[in-house]
Amino acid sequence: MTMSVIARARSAIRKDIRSNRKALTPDEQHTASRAAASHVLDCLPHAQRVALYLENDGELGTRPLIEALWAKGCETYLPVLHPFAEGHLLFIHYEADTQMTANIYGIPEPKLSVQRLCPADQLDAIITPLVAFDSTGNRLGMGGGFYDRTLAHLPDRVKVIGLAHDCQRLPALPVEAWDVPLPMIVTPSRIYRFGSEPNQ
Ligand SMILES: Nc1nc2c(c(=O)[nH]1)N(C=O)[C@@H](CNc1ccc(C(=O)N[C@@H](CCC(=O)O)C(=O)O)cc1)CN2
Ligand SMILES: Nc1ncnc2c1ncn2[C@@H]1O[C@H](COP(=O)(O)OP(=O)(O)OP(=O)(O)O)[C@@H](O)[C@H]1O
Repeated sequence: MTMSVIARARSAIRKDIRSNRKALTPDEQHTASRAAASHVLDCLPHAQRVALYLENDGELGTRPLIEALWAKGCETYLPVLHPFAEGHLLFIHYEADTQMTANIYGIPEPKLSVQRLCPADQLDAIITPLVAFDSTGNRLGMGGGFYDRTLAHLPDRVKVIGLAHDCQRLPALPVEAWDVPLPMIVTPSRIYRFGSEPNQ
């Protein structure tokens, strides 16, 4: 099947930005992940159950954020690829001693356990990875549509925050009908608030 002009533009952007973020040094990555953690904590003073991700492919790291959330007594959750509903994510409780396994993309995820599952609408916050974002909060991911499906039917009470390096921002992204723009994106240098998200 031929790809549309938009789909082609989106893959070119993915390729470009993924190579930019992979070029960051380990030192730059560490500094960036600490700065971003402190911004995210400022945005989530009351969250108890927070879903986030383990970095892959040069993504902004979450380790300092995870450690800070654990220190505050929060529960953290990680995305797990749904075993049969293709393109869907489950969120599983993640603790220091959680048994992990690599998914088909090689990303570590908690072993599936129904008792440790939290429905997305019961989370207080979802921190999403992303490949690129723009000046109105549009988000481009790795191309699986996993987060688009998760965010498509989420109550307003669940805070959604995109996490990215500053080099992942573009002026405007080519969007598709199913894209769900984010109300907030955190980078190491700042917190972006979009649309109707009230200031706090
Ligand atoms: N850290 C992290 N975890 C995550 C995501 C993510 O974006 N980042 N996801 C967010 O959706 C889900 C996984 N989605 C992914 C989709 C594509 C690829 C990927 O590497 N694609 C390869 C081709 C892989 C193949 O088909 O074999 C590529 O494009 O090079 C990785 C993760 C769940 N977990
Ligand atoms: N809400 C949805 N319901 C059904 N299909 C969807 C939905 N959202 C996205 N898709 C499908 O998922 C595929 C990938 O979408 P897209 O390229 O926007 O992913 P992405 O935003 O880069 O990835 P992700 O959300 O996993 O980070 C598309 O073929 C699209 O049709």
